[in-house]
Amino acid sequence: MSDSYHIQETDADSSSSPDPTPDDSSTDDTVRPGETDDLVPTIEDVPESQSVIRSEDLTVHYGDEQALQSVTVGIPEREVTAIIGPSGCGKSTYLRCLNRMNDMIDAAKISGTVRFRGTDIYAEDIDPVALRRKIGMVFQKPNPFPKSIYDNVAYGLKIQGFEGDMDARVEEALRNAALWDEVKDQLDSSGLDLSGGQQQRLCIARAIAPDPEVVLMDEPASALDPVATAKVEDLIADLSEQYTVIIVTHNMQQAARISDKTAVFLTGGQLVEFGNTDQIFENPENQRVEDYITGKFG
Ligand SMILES: Nc1ncnc2c1ncn2[C@@H]1O[C@H](COP(=O)(O)OP(=O)(O)OP(=O)(O)O)[C@@H](O)[C@H]1O
Repeated sequence: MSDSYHIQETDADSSSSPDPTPDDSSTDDTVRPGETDDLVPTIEDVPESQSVIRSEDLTVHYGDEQALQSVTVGIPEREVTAIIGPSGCGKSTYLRCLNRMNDMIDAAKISGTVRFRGTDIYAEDIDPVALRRKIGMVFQKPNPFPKSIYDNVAYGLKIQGFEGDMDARVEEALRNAALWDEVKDQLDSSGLDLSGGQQQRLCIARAIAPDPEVVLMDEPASALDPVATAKVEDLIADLSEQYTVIIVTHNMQQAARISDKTAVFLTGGQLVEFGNTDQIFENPENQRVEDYITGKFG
């Protein structure tokens, strides 16, 4: 599956990157404040030592269509990073690159690098299944296996050949997913019999049971009601004490509430701004980001 990828360490696709020279960005003499910066991404540089994942010049095409444009950014450890931007700007594509979920999509062609703790995750000797235990994923729609609650959580550990105290690990994962109290007396019941919000927390328990370092979440609350959404949001805040959480969300209020850092992608798959969430929502550097956040488009 992964053979379909062509990974390069060079910046062969840089011809499609925006020209970083502000002077060249306009022929208009009347430049208003902020305008000169609009084509130059404002990306906070997280030092190598504090970033758990780093993408460099990450570019993705699906056939002829470019979905990501030379994305270079470091994701800080044990914080919540929100990825926001209008529909189709490449948020999910970016997330899926971080644990090689795009391996499943034949049309996806990737160039650039993604490093997890300094290791190129697209290197030939990397086992994507083992990688996904370190960089787990939770999807938009809760997708428990048609198995018992216990077996859902134990699944990854069993595949891993875990030989320790399985009951303790299952309990710990369910506690960390804020689900233990609700299900401790029904561990043998089907995961499919839980409510939507409980199913999503079960999926989070399943993702964290193998003790990953990073949890990727693709709109994990968008299919949930407001009460279940609030529980998942509280859970995300708790998770970031132990894990690095990267979450794609359409909901800007949610991004503002739960994240420490925000990455704003705009049309064409360009990462336009990355930095502290407060700064981005209160005082973005980039005019296009301000327009997006204030609802002028998107
Ligand atoms: N499997 C695929 N095959 C072909 N094109 C794809 C595929 N997945 C995504 N794309 C295209 O790549 C671009 C980026 O899609 P992506 O899903 O990453 O954006 P997004 O920002 O997550 O969108 P949304 O907010 O609507 O979920 C879109 O134009 C989309 O149509």
